[in-house]
Amino acid sequence: MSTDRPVRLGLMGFGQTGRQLYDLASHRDDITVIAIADIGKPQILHYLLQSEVARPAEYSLDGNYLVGPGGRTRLMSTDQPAEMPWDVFDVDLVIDATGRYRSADEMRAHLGNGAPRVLLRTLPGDDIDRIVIPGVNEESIAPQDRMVSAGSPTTSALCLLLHTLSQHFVIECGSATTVHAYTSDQALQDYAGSDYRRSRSAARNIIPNGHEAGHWLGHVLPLFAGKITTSTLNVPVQEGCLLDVNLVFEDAAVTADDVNRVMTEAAKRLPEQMGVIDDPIVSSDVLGSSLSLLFDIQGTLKAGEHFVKTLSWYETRGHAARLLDVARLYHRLDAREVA
Ligand SMILES: NC(=O)c1ccc[n+]([C@@H]2O[C@H](COP(=O)([O-])OP(=O)(O)OC[C@H]3O[C@@H](n4cnc5c(N)ncnc54)[C@H](O)[C@@H]3O)[C@@H](O)[C@H]2O)c1
Repeated sequence: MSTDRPVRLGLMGFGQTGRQLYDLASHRDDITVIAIADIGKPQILHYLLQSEVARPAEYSLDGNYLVGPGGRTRLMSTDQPAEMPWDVFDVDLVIDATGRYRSADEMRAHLGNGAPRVLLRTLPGDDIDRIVIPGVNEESIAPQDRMVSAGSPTTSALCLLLHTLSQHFVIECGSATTVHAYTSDQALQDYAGSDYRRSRSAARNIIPNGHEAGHWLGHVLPLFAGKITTSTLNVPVQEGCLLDVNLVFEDAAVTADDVNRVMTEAAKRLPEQMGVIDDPIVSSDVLGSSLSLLFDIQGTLKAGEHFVKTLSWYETRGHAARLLDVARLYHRLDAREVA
């Protein structure tokens, strides 16, 4: 296999993340989205795409094909991984961005239908081959990985922060809370759901939720296994998230300026994944960013001897960009194996 040819991508789930990554891929010549499976009608999917992207006129619908700067993409009305004939499309990798199918068995259904590798947009439901966070553990990937997750937007932001700081300081423990835009699986009005708080109106409430990043953190950063608690506050904001991380440092001499300096230097080394900002921004200012973490210099505060609080911003587009990064990483790895 040659890396000269583009990655042939299959996509299941053309929601917010799927549309963003399709739009990003359409403007790059190293990835082609060959087929998209979604439960939505092609006309509605095209309509939603046009409302999402900066240049809607670039995209048209030709029967069951979405046509854009990246070429023609077949739209399939399919709701089960086992029903999607990936072998017919000869894809290199399938991204599952439905949020519905997160278990190893469900990922195997994609593999069984001809997907050589499956990449989840979310954290997995159970053990899979690997969780890959670009900028953190990408060197761990192996050719035999078949079921992979790119974490989640929150997981990426948290891992980038912790990985960077742990290269300079010893962190004893901490807590991370994402102040998170509401998601499409929440109800706009009070509506009986899977748990008490998630049954309340997303449009009216600050809703405390758990977050699975803490559970999976040790798979990406073994140093932090069991050391960081994670939780979510879903708020009535449509897009844009804020990660509030409180850390206990071993060394009492660490200052807020030290933390800011380390993050600023790291952002220069990973300009596609991380940035720093010293302006008084709010959540809507981060929309359109393809970074996974925008570190807020003014948000760093120290209390007592060992405790430092940090703030970082992110949104879905950054995660869409990272999903494409992971697809490229495996494409290059496969090409090296074949050579
Ligand atoms: N956006 C966020 O910030 C965020 C944060 C945490 C978790 N999540 C979860 O991640 C998942 C994906 O995120 P998103 O923002 O792109 O969600 P989304 O709801 O915008 O998109 C999901 C897409 O998958 C499609 N879909 C659902 N079930 C399907 C099925 N059985 N077969 C084919 N297509 C199906 C939907 O029609 C939709 O187009 C969701 O479950 C979401 O709740 C999102």
